[in-house]
Amino acid sequence: MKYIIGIGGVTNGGKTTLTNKLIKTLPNCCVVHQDDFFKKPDHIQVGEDGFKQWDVITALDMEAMTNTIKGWMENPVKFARSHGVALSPVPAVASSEEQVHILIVEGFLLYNYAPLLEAFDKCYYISIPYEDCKRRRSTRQYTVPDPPGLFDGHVWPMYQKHRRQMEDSGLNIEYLDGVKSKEDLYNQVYQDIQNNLLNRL
Ligand SMILES: Nc1ncnc2c1ncn2[C@@H]1O[C@H](COP(=O)(O)OP(=O)(O)O)[C@@H](O)[C@H]1O
Ligand SMILES: NC(=O)c1ccc[n+]([C@@H]2O[C@H](COP(=O)(O)O)[C@@H](O)[C@H]2O)c1
Repeated sequence: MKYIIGIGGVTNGGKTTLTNKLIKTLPNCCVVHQDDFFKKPDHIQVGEDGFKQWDVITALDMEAMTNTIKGWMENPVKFARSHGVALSPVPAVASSEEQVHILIVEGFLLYNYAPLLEAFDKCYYISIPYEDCKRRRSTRQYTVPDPPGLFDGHVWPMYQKHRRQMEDSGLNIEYLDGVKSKEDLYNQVYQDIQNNLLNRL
């Protein structure tokens, strides 16, 4: 069985932190990070506001990301091996359908790209309030540092716009409170995944 989990949410909401905890405990679990598909800085458009438009879907090579996910869907064993993910031994009696393979797709604009929406078996979305987000973001180092005013001028307004768009899409999303402790968030999601997997077997 193949199972694809989306961990979307606001910048600095804790997506990577949660993902890194889950991949340590979920069996046969690979990960795709949307951040790995940002285009090079000279391919990022500059808006009328003067800011490089990092927080829009065209800043990402979504086709390449989709192809990476398709690669996992076609052959999760090969994908895991080529990404250095250890697989559980397959019992001699098991068929390939009995073996569970999990893919976590993590990123801030996961649910705003129509071709990917139906890939997800389960969609999580982490939110935190404006003040927490601004504070966490202020200490974060990206490959290209935030220029002054980017958060209020571009990052937060784009987050609000994309979130509304996602809510209007009718996708079935489980919202997570990113202000909860890292441990509580992990326990909540791990338990939910276990229950969902058991229901499918
Ligand atoms: N539940 C949490 N409570 C408090 N701080 C958190 C929590 N989860 C993550 N953080 C912190 O917030 C920052 C951003 O976390 P990260 O997982 O990189 O977010 P994202 O991948 O959503 O951008 C990091 O400094 C991280 O330690
Ligand atoms: N990884 C990069 O190359 C890069 C460069 C500039 C900005 N960013 C920022 O990354 C954010 C998304 O990533 P997080 O959800 O991990 O914060 C966006 O808000 C974007 O402004 C990333």
